[in-house]
Amino acid sequence: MTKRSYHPTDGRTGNGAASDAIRERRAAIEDLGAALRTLLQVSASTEAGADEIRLAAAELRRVTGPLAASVRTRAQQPSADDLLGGIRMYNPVSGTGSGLAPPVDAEVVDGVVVGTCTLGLAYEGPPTYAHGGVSALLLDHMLGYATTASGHPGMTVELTTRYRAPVPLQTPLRLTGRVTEVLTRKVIAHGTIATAADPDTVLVEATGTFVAIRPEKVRALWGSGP
Ligand SMILES: CCCCCCCC(=O)SCCNC(=O)CCNC(=O)[C@H](O)C(C)(C)COP(=O)(O)OP(=O)(O)OC[C@H]1O[C@@H](n2cnc3c(N)ncnc32)[C@H](O)[C@@H]1OP(=O)(O)O
Repeated sequence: MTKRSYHPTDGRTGNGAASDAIRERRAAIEDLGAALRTLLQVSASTEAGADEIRLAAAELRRVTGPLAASVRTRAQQPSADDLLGGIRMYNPVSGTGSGLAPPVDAEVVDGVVVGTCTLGLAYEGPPTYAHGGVSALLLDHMLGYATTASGHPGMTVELTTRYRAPVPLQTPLRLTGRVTEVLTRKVIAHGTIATAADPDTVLVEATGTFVAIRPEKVRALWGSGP
């Protein structure tokens, strides 16, 4: 019997393209992520009665069973991921396979990372607006993306967030992230959140310090490498 492997390196062909099997599995993971995302948002906004809610909870526990029968440990990377290729299916900000992720869709435009997303009611902090921690999460991601895209990847050691105005839910948002300063091992980046309709009015901004990880630290944190 042929052993089907979905490991990122096993699943790649010679030219670096993903195999059919891994593409199929990623598509299935995306499908599940989209269903979970809808479920999370509906669960945070439903006004259904107790009976319907209990029925849904029972159904969800039932469908979780087969998935839970085969799970990775913390020490294993998802087999559908391709770290070097930048594919992280379950990233809680951008992962299309993550029900937690809005997900943010981002790209580099003229040296600036520009992202879009819409936050549903599951992200509510003050009524009708986003939780402040969610804004910090989005900005940490945008700044991290910007540092990586600039060729200076590192980990966040400091993130200062300034909340100028509340971030509306169910409203298309525009996010930015850019590197402002590259020191020896440290990189400073700045990012913003605005609505897509009014991109010049900054609602939240953040400045972050990122530090390149020393090889010995990489070994201490991840063994041979993340
Ligand atoms: C594509 C999407 C990417 C998304 C990325 C998202 C980014 C993240 O969320 S990363 C997760 C959150 N961050 C973390 O968990 C990091 C926790 N911190 C650590 O593990 C360590 O501090 C680590 C590994 C980064 C650096 O450790 P180490 O190599 O020992 O650093 P160390 O030598 O003490 O310091 C290096 C420099 O950083 C500076 N520094 C360290 N901490 C801070 C800090 N909090 N503020 C400012 N500067 C700091 C030091 O002063 C030093 O600067 P200098 O060289 O000028 O003296």
